[in-house]
Amino acid sequence: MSEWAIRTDGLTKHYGRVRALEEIHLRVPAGRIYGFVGPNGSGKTTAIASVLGLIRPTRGSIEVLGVCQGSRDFPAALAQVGALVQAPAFYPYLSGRDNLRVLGSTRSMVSDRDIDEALSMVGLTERANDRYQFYSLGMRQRLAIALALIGHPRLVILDEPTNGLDPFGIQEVRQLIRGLGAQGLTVFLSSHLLYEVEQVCDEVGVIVQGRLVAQGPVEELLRTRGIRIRVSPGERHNGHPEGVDGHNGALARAAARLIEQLPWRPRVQVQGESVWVDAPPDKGAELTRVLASQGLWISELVPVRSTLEQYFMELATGRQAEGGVRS
Ligand SMILES: Nc1ncnc2c1ncn2[C@@H]1O[C@H](COP(=O)(O)OP(=O)(O)OP(=O)(O)O)[C@@H](O)[C@H]1O
Repeated sequence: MSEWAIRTDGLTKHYGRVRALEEIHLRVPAGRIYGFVGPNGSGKTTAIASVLGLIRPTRGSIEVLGVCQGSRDFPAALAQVGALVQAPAFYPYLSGRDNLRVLGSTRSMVSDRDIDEALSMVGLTERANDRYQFYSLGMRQRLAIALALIGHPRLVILDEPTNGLDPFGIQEVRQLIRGLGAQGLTVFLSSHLLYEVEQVCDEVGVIVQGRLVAQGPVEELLRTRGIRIRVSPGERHNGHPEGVDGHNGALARAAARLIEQLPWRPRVQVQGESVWVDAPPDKGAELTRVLASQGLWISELVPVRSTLEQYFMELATGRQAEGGVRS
């Protein structure tokens, strides 16, 4: 079995003068949940359509489940891919099960067992005989995902699966996707919601204006991003004028001035009563020593990480997003 469920090299798609995709090297590891994230119009749907063979790329190569697009075996590989790219046109008066029978059969030979298994995977077994029109938004979307799951695909591609759902529906669908990942399926999920990708996915690819600007395990991209410290007055600072008014804010500013002057010139920011320092966690001991030598005691020292949103903004704007780090 191939290491990559999807692999593209130099995937490029131009629509006339519109450069929808530019030299995309996707690496979607088998058995992982991969979030493909980018703003509207960044090229996500074009990339998905290219992978599924729905549009012809300008250049570049595509491999799905280890098989090259264009090779004789590619249709067989695609048969092991379930996709939800557009909302299926379900019939309101039919039950969920009958809808799967009707719409599923347009793609392949579908047995009742396949349908029951797909319904069970999305948690709709109990409601399978109810009419579609009585389903909640979340149930409707789960049924759409069930359609993509018929026949046990090895790879499931979902284009913006939580779009248009209310918060309950969003939760249902996110849980479902995590459950699919836990069963060992590869899920490729596109989203413009960074928070969603951070919550649901193991891997992420960030696309901005047709270019893949970052790719890798979510945990690696969200590695620790600095240290946040709080200081309290040491003995020498007790009774200091700064210790009366605006107490901790003033101490934080004093600490920031000291840290800024360290030989490695770290970036420092005062955030209320805390100081954020752009430094790896192993600098904690040095910071403690320097501040203590000047009568400032560290009362709290926490490594902080950025959210995917901050990371994305840094990439998108080409500069460090100042502040707003969270623990
Ligand atoms: N058939 C087409 N003809 C011309 N331009 C197109 C066509 N399809 C897409 N585009 C353009 O290609 C770029 C990428 O579009 P695409 O739909 O792939 O982005 P997306 O990230 O999926 O956006 P969204 O989240 O809004 O669907 C956009 O500038 C879009 O206008």
